[in-house]
Amino acid sequence: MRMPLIAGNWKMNGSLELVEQFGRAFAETGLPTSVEVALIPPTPYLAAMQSALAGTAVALGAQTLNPETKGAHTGEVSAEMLNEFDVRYVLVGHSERRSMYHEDDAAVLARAKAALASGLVPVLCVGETLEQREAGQTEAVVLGQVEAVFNALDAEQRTRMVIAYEPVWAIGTGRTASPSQAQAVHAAIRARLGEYDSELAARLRLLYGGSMKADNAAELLAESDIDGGLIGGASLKTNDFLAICQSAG
Ligand SMILES: O=C[C@H](O)COP(=O)(O)O
Repeated sequence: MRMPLIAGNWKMNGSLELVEQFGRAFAETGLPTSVEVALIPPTPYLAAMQSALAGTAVALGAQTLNPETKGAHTGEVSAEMLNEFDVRYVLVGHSERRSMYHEDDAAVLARAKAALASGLVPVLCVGETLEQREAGQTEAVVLGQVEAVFNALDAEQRTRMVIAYEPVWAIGTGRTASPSQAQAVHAAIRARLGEYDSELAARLRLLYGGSMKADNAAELLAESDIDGGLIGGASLKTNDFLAICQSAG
């Protein structure tokens, strides 16, 4: 019922050469038809990535957007600009944006709404820090981040979201949540979604992110409430990323 989504977030990494490499790799390698794949390069590479992925089934994603439509916002990019490059997904609330660029829940909500208004699919990233986990606050923090956005959306808008659970302590650290740790949080998110609407809970895709790699993807993806991955470091190597895509099929 839920098609897995494997999304590769390059963060501030990559090059035009790497874009070309990925284009060639996806043109040569068939993807399982039961998996949806997206690549999320830095903004300057969107046009090149759009060309490189032409003719493949791989979707394009963006790492951030500004909630305004245009104007004096030096360095920012609008939803409509992303649409000009056939972007489908856009990350909102990534922990790096929350912690380094001070994007609070209100800023995340504004971005999600701007994305939805333009037909983009927001991938809402949520997750607890190590301190919060050790203090027993994981569920409260994660569900609070979900509610900060979902409470302000209408029923139709909620159906167009994707959620990515990314424990902050597992991002880029090589320390992955165990499948059961990740599953427990995913199940809690899905149960909360069920309070809005049971059909929504059954249909919404919940991705896991945080040191997901070729050698641990299959066991994470085998969990019943993990519907894909948001991959950072391992999305920068064609073989690793393709292996993760294959393991989701
Ligand atoms: O957006 C991706 C996540 O932050 C995970 O990054 P990572 O796979 O390098 O830990």
